[in-house]
Amino acid sequence: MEKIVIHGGTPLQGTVRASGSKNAALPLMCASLLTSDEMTFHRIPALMDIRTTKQLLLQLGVQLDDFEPGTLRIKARMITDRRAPYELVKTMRASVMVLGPLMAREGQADVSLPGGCAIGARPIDQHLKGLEAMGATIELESGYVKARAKRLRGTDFTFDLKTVTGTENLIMAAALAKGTTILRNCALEPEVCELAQVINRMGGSVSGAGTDIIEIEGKDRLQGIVHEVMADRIEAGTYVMAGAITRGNITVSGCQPAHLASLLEKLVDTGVGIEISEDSVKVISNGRVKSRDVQTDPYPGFATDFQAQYMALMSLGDDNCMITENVFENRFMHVQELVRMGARIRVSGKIAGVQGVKELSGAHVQATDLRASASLILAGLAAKGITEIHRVYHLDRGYEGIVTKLDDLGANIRREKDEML
Ligand SMILES: CC(=O)N[C@H]1[C@@H](OP(=O)(O)OP(=O)(O)OC[C@H]2O[C@@H](n3ccc(=O)[nH]c3=O)[C@H](O)[C@@H]2O)O[C@H](CO)[C@@H](O)[C@@H]1O
Ligand SMILES: C=C(OP(=O)(O)O)C(=O)O
Repeated sequence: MEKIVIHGGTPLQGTVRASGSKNAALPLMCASLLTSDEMTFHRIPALMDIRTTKQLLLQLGVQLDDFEPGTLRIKARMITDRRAPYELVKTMRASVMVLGPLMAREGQADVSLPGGCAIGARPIDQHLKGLEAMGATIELESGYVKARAKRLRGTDFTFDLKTVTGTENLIMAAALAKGTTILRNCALEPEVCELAQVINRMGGSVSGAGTDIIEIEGKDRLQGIVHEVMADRIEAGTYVMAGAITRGNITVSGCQPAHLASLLEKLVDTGVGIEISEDSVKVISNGRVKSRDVQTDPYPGFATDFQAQYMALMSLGDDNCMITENVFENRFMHVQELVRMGARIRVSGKIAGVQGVKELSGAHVQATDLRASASLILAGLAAKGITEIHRVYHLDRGYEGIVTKLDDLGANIRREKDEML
């Protein structure tokens, strides 16, 4: 295992380019199962979750060609297996997104239930209810969802709550179903819109993505296309906050600032200087940030995937603030680690009260999940002294080349073998 060692206190300077989006690439890779033609994707980030999805697709009998870095060709000419095994789903719950396309194309899927994870229970009942409404029979057996249908049929389905991968799964299921499907109370995330665009370019018919109601007209066949994955808004926003917490002056390029609107508005409110251009965000920060409350919500609200990093920033705020986590039930695993670094945070239910301190100090901390890891990196970059972050494999799920990117911005950061674990 490896750890990340940071000598904190250097203001970041320079430009960092956003990678392709993990949360857009994963459903797109699964959507390749909807056609027997070849799909080519550019700007695929080099991440553990992408490798896991490749392994899953290979297991289903799909051909992959990934010799060119950042480019991935997927051809699901034949699907020879219809099972997403526990060993893969347990490491990445997004594997559940093969369920919709497998049901659409094959009428059969056995997918391991993802189970709980560090950020909460995360059930998939909405994915299953939607498939049932499309005519699938669903049985749970030995920890697996066994879904069957002759051919899925269009339906009118309302989600009980907004779910991103649930919306994506049902869009993919409906793309090859017989008739028209109307999905209500859909997630509005940009990654959902990108999936809809891709399916439309494949010859599908998806309208309304980016609103609450999405209508999908099922097709008999879809075709292969070439597509460049959108920028990772969560990665981009994490670097924006890295600039802010180190009181640096950096530009995050190759991103879509509109996708970061709620974060950027909040940062402006905390006194961070933000300049937006068409595809980049410049961050100029030279003083202590103002403490400002935030609550996480589905898009276009403040993303739960920014909550941990924002908490690191607020740990150094000039006053008290409250951070409310509305999306996941247990996404405060980073709190105890930030406290080890001198942060003053108290959690009560879904609210964390943060009393800003003047300085954080380096410590040994454990990464518990992807964005928690990012928050510890941010805290370490700003802290006085040395921070050692253990269990960094969480980070490899979602941040392409983070150590190199931060090193290029002037951070004193390195990755080392971890003798402690
Ligand atoms: C691969 C991917 O895109 N992951 C993102 C996706 O996760 P993911 O799609 O898993 O998250 P959801 O939007 O589904 O979860 C939102 C809330 O709905 C609940 N829920 C969800 C489905 C369901 O069937 N039943 C149910 O109760 C969840 O437990 C959670 O409390 O959106 C999250 C919320 O923006 C992000 O943090 C993740 O980074
Ligand atoms: C929670 C996340 O990912 P996943 O949904 O894949 O667990 C994330 O990207 O922060």
